[in-house]
Amino acid sequence: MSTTHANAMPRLRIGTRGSPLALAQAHAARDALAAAHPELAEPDAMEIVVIKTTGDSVQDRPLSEIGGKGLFTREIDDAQTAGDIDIAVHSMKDVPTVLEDGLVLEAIMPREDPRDAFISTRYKSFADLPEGAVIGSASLRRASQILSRYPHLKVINFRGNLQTRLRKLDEGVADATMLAMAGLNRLNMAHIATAPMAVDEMLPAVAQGAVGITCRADDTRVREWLRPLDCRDSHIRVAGERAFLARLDGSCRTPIAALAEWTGVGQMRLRGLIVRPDGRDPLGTERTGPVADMAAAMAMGDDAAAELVARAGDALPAYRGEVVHGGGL
Ligand SMILES: NCc1[nH]cc(CCC(=O)O)c1CC(=O)O
Repeated sequence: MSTTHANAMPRLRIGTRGSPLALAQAHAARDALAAAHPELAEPDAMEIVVIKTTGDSVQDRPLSEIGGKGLFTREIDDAQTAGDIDIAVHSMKDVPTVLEDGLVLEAIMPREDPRDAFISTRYKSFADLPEGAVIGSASLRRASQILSRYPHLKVINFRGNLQTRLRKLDEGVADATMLAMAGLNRLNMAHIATAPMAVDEMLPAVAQGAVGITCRADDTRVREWLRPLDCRDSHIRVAGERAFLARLDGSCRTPIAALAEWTGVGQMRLRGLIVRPDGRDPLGTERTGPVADMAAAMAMGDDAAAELVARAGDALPAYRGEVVHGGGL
């Protein structure tokens, strides 16, 4: 091997956050690329580049307070646009519905379990928790759904990585918490889940459990490499859910949940929900019908969201967590 070759640039630089979950997902993408393309299977053909995002830097405040879109993606998008990395591997749950200019979502890998898990060392389920029990969660979506169903519980902000959260449970800071099953499965930590929560009890975040890969729109070579990694069935589901979110203009401040599932060949069911941050007046809806492609799924998601916008009427800002002045309150 010549020296020039030893020092050569990797053929593909993969950008990712540095959390254990993000790294596991980036490694899965790298392995899938190596399996699909012999030229990427050579040693040093690919490099993983860890990028710290705002969401990683700010650990002490609820995400909903920091606000803004792309908390976990912006710095990675910028590195991609600047050409410092070629592709980025993201939890689709963290990816805003509108991508940065010049970037495309080329592949969605096969989706993991989209459900949330109930986690407690002392209780079996939410129904078991006594009056005043404390739930640790940094997610407005999870908190609002819990308060809506179990108004006798208390929710406190709970951030930090998996280990930190488990330690807080051990120390009695909270009686229970929730985490995505997908993250636990990918980290081989499913055993810490007390039980997966039924979707009727806790509708997941849009695209929860899905991992997406973005690249520059004009990077035809890389787009070609990514194509075989795309799972069409997962991509169509995620497209439907993201259309629901886009119409409701979801941000981190908005408790929005949606899940699209295949109920048969070419048959989709999409459930969507908005809740006020305090858990009041949940508005849910459901669509079922034939879905042949991404456009049909998006139309379904958009239509479901339009119904909720109409039903919420003047109260929509309250669902977004905005303080509504006037009205005698
Ligand atoms: N915002 C953090 C985040 N982003 C994606 C996941 C889980 C994995 C997934 O949904 O694919 C998590 C952690 C969690 O919610 O428990």
